[in-house]
Amino acid sequence: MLAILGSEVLSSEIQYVIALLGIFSLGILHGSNDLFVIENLNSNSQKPNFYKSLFTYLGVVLSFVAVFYFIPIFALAAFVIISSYHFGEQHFHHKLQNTQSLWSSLFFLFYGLFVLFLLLSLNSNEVILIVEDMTGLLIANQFLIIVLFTSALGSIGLFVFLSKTNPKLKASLFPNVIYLILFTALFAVSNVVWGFATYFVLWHSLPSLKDQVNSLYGTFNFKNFLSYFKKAFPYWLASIIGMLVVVWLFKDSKNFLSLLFAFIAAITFPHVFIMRKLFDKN
Ligand SMILES: CC1=C(/C=C/C(C)=C/C=C/C(C)=C/C=O)C(C)(C)CCC1
Repeated sequence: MLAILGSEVLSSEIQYVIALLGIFSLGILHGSNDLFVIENLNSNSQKPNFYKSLFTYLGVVLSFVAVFYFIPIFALAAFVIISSYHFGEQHFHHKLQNTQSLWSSLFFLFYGLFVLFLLLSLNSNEVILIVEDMTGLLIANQFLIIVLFTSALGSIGLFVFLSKTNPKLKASLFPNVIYLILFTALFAVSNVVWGFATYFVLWHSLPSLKDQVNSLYGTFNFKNFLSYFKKAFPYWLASIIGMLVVVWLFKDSKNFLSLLFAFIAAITFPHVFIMRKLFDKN
């Protein structure tokens, strides 16, 4: 509600600054402890090896950058698909008994696609320009609408199907319908960065931070959050410096938003696989 109000009363410059602060602080922070999370997950089965994890992590990020450079459309499509899965998984994993089943995975994917394409299709003019700058491809408005409706149908169908065996999911119908109405209102009145930042920070990064602190330290409280923050800080700082270098390198040829999303895409790839491992363990 506050975000909808903010989008109406704040000037677009102020919205832009608040949105970017949110993305760069909590948004990036929630992925900054990926290496610690993976070390922690591996520690039962084998001796943790920090350098092996670091090189694997950097290898995945750099491979994505290479694919993005040579086949940007393929990289963007892969980013949108795994991000959608990841958004859906973060939102619904508490509600399902078997998060690893094919139907659960498909449900996460469809729900994530639905929320993302709600944002994209309600801000299609801005999105078409960003995607063109990122990949050179001019996407059609109809494409956004088709994905939106297909994912809506898929989400509804799978929600009904999975509700039969997952009472917690069934009980979450009402709040989720309210969320979707609020998202629709927010995305319709806001610009793409404000809408994305609200969803990404409040609905995705904060719950994810809570899950990670719970898994790493047992409970979520201020002291454990501080320990998480201290561990994540060097990686967070490295990401911000990396982002600034990327923006500076490409400042004359690409616009800032394309660079921002390309950067988020590169660091999202390892994060999604690490978080899936974390949810599988819990
Ligand atoms: C909003 C938006 C896009 C998608 C962004 C996505 C999909 C972000 C996902 C971030 C994740 C999953 C971060 C990690 O947790 C596009 C398609 C680039 C076009 C421009 C607007």
